Formats: sequence, structure tokens, C-alpha cells
Amino acid sequence: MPKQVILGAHFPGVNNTTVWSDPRSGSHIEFESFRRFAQTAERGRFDFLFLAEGLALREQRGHIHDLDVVGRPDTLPVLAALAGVTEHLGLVGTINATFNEPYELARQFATLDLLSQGRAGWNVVTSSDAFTGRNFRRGGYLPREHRYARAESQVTANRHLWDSWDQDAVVADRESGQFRTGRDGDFAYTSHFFDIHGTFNTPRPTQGHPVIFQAGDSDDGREFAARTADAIFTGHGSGDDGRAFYRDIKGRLARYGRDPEDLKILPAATFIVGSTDEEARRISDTVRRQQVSGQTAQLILERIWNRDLSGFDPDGPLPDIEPESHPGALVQGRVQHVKDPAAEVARLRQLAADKNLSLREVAIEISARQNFVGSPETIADTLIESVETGVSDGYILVPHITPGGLDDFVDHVVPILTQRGALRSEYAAGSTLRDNLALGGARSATAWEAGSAAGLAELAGHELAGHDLAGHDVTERRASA
Ligand SMILES: Cc1cc2nc3c(=O)[nH]c(=O)nc-3n(C[C@H](O)[C@H](O)[C@H](O)COP(=O)(O)O)c2cc1C
Repeated sequence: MPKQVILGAHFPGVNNTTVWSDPRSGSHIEFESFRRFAQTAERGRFDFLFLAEGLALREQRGHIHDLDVVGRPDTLPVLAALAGVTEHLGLVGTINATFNEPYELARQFATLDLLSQGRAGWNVVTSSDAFTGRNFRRGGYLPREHRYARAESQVTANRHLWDSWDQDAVVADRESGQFRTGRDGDFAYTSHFFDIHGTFNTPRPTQGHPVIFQAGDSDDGREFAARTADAIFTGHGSGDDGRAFYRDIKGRLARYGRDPEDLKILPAATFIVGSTDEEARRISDTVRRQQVSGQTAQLILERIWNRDLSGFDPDGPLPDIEPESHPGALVQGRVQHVKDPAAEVARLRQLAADKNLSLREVAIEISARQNFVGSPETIADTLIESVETGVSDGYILVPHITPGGLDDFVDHVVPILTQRGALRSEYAAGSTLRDNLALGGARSATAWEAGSAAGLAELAGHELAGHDLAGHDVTERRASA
């Protein structure tokens, strides 16, 4: 039997992947789109649906990105509504750890977990810049390197809150008149970032703790995941790059007393299903042109040039001006910046010369590439092989058409995955998201903290001695915060 392929379905909302003009594309805010998408994922016996979070409308040249305006309704109400129209599907939402308070988040995720009977997951992100922070009363709160320290403290505080009630504390026995037993919701948690104590007012989540995801690629982000998360959402999804990321992350776990299976690695993946490989390739070429209009091509290259390229003809050659080395304020609200613009521009010029490409064709070439393109058999085999050979533990699929694009995968690829034994033929009765991901029971907050402390002590004595360790030195953080 092959290993099970974990499958998530990402409703992308705002994204250059999305071909909003396709007749099968629907609204990205009306509930009907989410309902249809979620029920399709459940028909395919996926593990979970996944939502990202956008806290600021991204800007380029001072203008907001058009798709942003319609694309990202608030995560938790959408997931709560979906809990009512699905039965088995996990509901994973991205919520930042920087601008929220533990008490409110613990209540929200406990409630989602209880409403959905154990299907909640939290993708913990930190967000990355003051541009996002200015929407909150704290402005550009927290230097980047301290955000993971807050995130870790945030998750730990949430775990203490979830642990404050016993699982079976509420008995509501009419005969005996006893309403509750067990622990009483008292909690106390103090760190550099929080000092909270009181009585938690929401019963323990069905899963004990909702499943914790992480997304963020720096060394601090990876260590945070190794210490704290049950799953990682990543862009490293194919070939040697995926394998290197997988090895790197799984290799960090032992230090914190964890096994490789305790943290699932789930890259984002786009797909194009055709009746043959050849047909899929043809569709893929068309989709890539749809995804990258002339104007989008200019925007994509501006992120590399860090300069206004609106005066350059998308169907003409690459701009003959040199890039600015620093991103400056041209692009706001995007997490990925090009590390060495001059080197990247040189690479693109070579690419354009080798293949005789226009500005737009270069943009198409370097972006919007679909991960899985082929017949249903080809895609199923590639997925299975990726999981068998240590590229990932599964994928979070991002259809380029929402909500209609997931049907191609569910109707054609899922039956083959099931037939090959790589995907469940039905959900196990009463299974939670944690069960479906084979994560085992939730560890207590105290057990997580002990694992982290032991690993951090070991780290401090080893290769990272002298490194900031995401600001774990409380004295230092106090001084600079
Ligand atoms: C695959 C991936 C998905 C992400 N999704 C989101 C998101 O939905 N919302 C958000 O605010 N940040 C998101 N982030 C950004 C991270 O929260 C983080 O702020 C950023 O990557 C900077 O951290 P890093 O230096 O560790 O990568 C994502 C990052 C990655 C790598």
C-alpha cells in the first residue's frame, strides 16, 4: 500500500493564480462559492479546506491590486458557516499571531472546533511588515525578528486556555442535577508578551487543541514550526527543492522530542487535468496566458525591478533600465522580495535572449507555472511518488478557477488515488481533523513547553549559539520592544 496522500483544498481568493474571467469562476465573497467548493472537497474525501488571510490591500505604485478588493472576507466566519454544510472536512484558517490576543483567539478556535465537532485548524502566520500593522492601533508593531517569539507565546497561551477545562467537564446530568465536574477553566500565563489570568469561558475544544499549521519560510519560521506546529503550508513543493525543505524541517524535530510524522509538510500546488498529457499541456499554456495579462506582466516584473515599468510595452522587449536594489515603497503588502534584483534581471535577460521572449512572455515563463499538469493517471502517479520519495506528505491544492476548478481533480484524479490505495475511500466515522492527518492526540501546553525548552537549551549550546533565536532572551526583548 502506498502512503496516504494528505489533501487540502485552498480557496485562493485574491491571487494571480485565479482566472476570475472564466465562466466557471464565481464570486469570491458570496457564501455559495465557498459552500460549493467545500462540498466538492468533501466529495473528494479531502482532509481539509484552507483559507489564507489578507489583512491589508496590497499596493503597487500606490494603487491597490484590483482582485484584493473582492477576495478575502474574514476567515473565521466563513469557516464557521462551512461547518454547517459539511460533515467531515477539516476547516483550516490563517490567522495572524501578531495583532490578536490569546483569549479571543482561543475562544474563536475552540468554538469553531466545537461547532464542527473536531475539524478546526489554525494556520499561524506573523505577517511581515509595518504596512499591514498600520491598519491596527499598534502601527508597525514588533520588529520582524520578534514576531515569531510573540507567535510562539501566542500559541502557548492559547494551549493553556484550551487546557483549562477538562474534556468531559460539562456533564449536565439531569438525574443527579450535576451540571459540571472536572477542572474549572482557571488559567494563568505570563511571558514577555502576555500576562493573563482568569477563567476561560469556552469548554475544551473537541480535538483538545485545534491542529496548528504554520506558514513562513525563514530560519526562525522553520524553527517555530518545528517547536510548535502540526503541519506546514509551504511553497517548496517539487523535486529537489521540495526534498531539501522536507529533510530540513523533519531534521529539526528530534531536538524538540518530536518524530518526523508529528509535523506534516504540505506544499501549495496548482494543477491542470487533461484527458491526455498533451491536452493538459495545451490547456496549461492557455491558462498561463489568461493568468498573466499585459498589465499583470508589468506588475510581476516591477516586483523584481523595484521600479515603475508601466511605460514599457508588454509585447516589447524587457525594460532596458537597471533595477533598484531596494524594494522601497513601490510594492506594499507582499511577503516575498527578490534578494538580488541585479542578478535576477541578468537571468531574465538571458532567458529572453535564449528563447526570444517579450516582456509578457518572460513574466509568463517565471510565474503562474502549474505544478501538476497531465492526465488523471499522470497526476495521481506524480502525487503518490512525491509522497513516497520525501518531497511532501501531501498537497494543498489551489485551483485556478474557484469554485468550479476543484471538480476536475475530484472527478478524475481522486478515483485513481483511491483505487491505488493512496486516499481513503470513505471518512472514518467520527474522525477529527487530527485523526485524519494521523497526528495522534493533542499534547498538553506544558508538554509542548517542556519540549521547546529542552530543544532551545540544546540549540543554545550548538551551532546557533549567539544567534538571536527569534528573541528568546527576555531581557533583550524588553530592552528593544
Ligand atoms: C506559503 C506561505 C503562505 C503564507 N500565507 C500567509 C497568509 O495567508 N497571510 C499572511 O498574513 N501571511 C502569510 N504568509 C506570511 C508569513 O506569515 C510570514 O509573515 C512571512 O512569510 C515572513 O516570515 P518568514 O520570514 O518566516 O517567511 C505566508 C507565508 C508563506 C511562506
